[in-house]
Amino acid sequence: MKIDNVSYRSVWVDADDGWSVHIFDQTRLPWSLDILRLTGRDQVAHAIRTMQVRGAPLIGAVAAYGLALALRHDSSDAAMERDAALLAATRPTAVNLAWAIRRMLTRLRTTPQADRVAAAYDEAGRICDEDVIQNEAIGRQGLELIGEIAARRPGPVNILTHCNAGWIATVDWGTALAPIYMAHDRGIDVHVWVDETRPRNQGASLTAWELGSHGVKHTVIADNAGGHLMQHGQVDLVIVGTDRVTRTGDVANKIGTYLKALAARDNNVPFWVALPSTTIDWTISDGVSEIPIEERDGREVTHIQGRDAEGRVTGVQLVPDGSPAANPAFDVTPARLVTGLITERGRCPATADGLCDLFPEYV
Ligand SMILES: CSC[C@H]1O[C@H](OP(=O)(O)O)[C@H](O)[C@@H]1O
Repeated sequence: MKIDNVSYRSVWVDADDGWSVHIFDQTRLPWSLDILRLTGRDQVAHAIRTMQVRGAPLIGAVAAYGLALALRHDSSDAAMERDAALLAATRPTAVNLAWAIRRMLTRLRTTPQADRVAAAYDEAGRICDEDVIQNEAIGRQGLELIGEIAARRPGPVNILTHCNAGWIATVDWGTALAPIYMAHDRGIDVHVWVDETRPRNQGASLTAWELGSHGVKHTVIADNAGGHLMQHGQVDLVIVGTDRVTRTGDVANKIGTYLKALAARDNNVPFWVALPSTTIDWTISDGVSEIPIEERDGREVTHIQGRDAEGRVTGVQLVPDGSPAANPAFDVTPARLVTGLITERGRCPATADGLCDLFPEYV
């Protein structure tokens, strides 16, 4: 995606040294565009844990490069297994992380030790290239959906999205936002309701930044406003991303997604989920009982970061001293509340048969 007319991916290998890895520090957006140079396993693990880098497909890709960086230090079997396990454990919900590490190990376990570093960079690069191709395809599949709505009547297609599933959450294009970018670029009048997405505010700080940078009309709203807008006919479509989809179509996504799906169902608003097939967990069927939900530090709820009148980025406390906070970072939307899934191979119902029709080789 372009920033000030310069094309970027969200992760890349340094062109000069050929081995260090660059990411954007997403905890600094939208106030500053800081590029972090990652040079080792622990720095990558820290970046994922603290959400300097986040988004299901992107943390998988960055963890893959994290293993390549670790192998530069020690490419022995024992070190490789240890470092892979450490990286895979940095965040539990997004299946892309475990998938990427598993894919790396599948290649590296049969690679001679002397060739492992080169093979790891090659495999991590393939993971990145495939993510870009898949997300662009998701964009085209979702574009049809938006076009169908646009053809029905004049005026903007009003789309609500939750959290950030844009290009900064993936290697490029994004998932939920990819169709929106493509619709905008093709002249379709789209407007996006951007859920702020408490407590980390990925919507307010990242989705709004992305859409504004691309010139897409959008309005930031409190998370609690979506149902009201749907009741008053101001939402034509909900598109969200996801961190893990079960083989039966249950969807884990940022906390609050389930509540949006309930409101959408109650108001007959189509609720679509955009995902690459790398986000499907074919080993589980019941999302509510089987998907691990990350519990993050309560400080993310009790405190918030923003820019003050003098332009300084600072944090403030929102709750009384001593008030405990709970912070589940994801929830699961049962497939029955999902209108359909937008994947790189097409759209399908959120059902086992729907996924099987698109991805028969996985079942
Ligand atoms: C394209 S995946 C985006 C997905 O990841 C986000 O989680 P987090 O910000 O905690 O990494 C959120 O659930 C998004 O829908």
